[in-house]
Amino acid sequence: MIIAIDGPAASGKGTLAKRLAAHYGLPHLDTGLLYRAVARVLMDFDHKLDDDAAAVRAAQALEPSRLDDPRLRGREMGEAASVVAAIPAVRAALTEWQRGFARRAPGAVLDGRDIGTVICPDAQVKIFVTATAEERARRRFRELAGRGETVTYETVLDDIRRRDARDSGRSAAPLAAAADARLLDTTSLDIEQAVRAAIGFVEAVRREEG
Ligand SMILES: Nc1ncnc2c1ncn2[C@@H]1O[C@H](COP(=O)(O)OP(=O)(O)O)[C@@H](O)[C@H]1O
Ligand SMILES: Nc1ccn([C@@H]2O[C@H](COP(=O)(O)OP(=O)(O)O)[C@@H](O)[C@H]2O)c(=O)n1
Repeated sequence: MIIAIDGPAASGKGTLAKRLAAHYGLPHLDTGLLYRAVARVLMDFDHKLDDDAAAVRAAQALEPSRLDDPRLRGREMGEAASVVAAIPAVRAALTEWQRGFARRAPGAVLDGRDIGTVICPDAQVKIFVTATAEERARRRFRELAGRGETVTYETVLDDIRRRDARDSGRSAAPLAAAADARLLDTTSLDIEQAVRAAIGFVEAVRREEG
């Protein structure tokens, strides 16, 4: 079973993906880490983020061990990732790796922006997770502050709005719900309620498939 979870920044898709993976005994891939890691390589080697050729080389040569770099979680890396993620050849270089992960038995949970639309259009379960920008900013602010980053709520809200616009407006695999995705608005759900709703979606699909 392949479960595809997409949605904007801090909507809760990673949390849901991890919980569904644990519940169903499936491996999980946070695909945002791939784009964060490509941006990190550029920054480590003093390339500009809009150096398309360097970004494509970094994507083609990406070592899986780079995904464990704790620096990928920082605030500026989400922003940097969305810049390199808009380069079509970067996305193309990362596609096969993600599909290979999804094809492994007994299935997988992948979360990102284009899993249900581009990477795994045949996924049995597609969930598009949303929440208002203000609620997402509150969550991300709490998360970053908890990790000791000095940042204001207003800055995080600005980041989220800018990233939403860039991710939804780009021509290559823009952030969008697949036509057959189930929508899950988590604005007024806590984590446990959101997990229960997501498991409910998966179970509904399993019943439909008999
Ligand atoms: N339904 C929810 N209610 C409150 N906080 C949540 C909820 N879902 C996730 N969070 C918290 O919000 C932050 C962002 O969640 P995360 O799953 O990383 O989002 P995403 O992967 O969409 O960026 C995390 O600190 C997480 O614990
Ligand atoms: N499948 C994906 C995953 C991430 N991304 C890009 O990578 C950036 C960081 O993604 P992320 O999922 O790590 O970020 P958060 O949603 O956790 O803040 C996003 O803003 C997108 O631009 C993408 O284009 N496609």
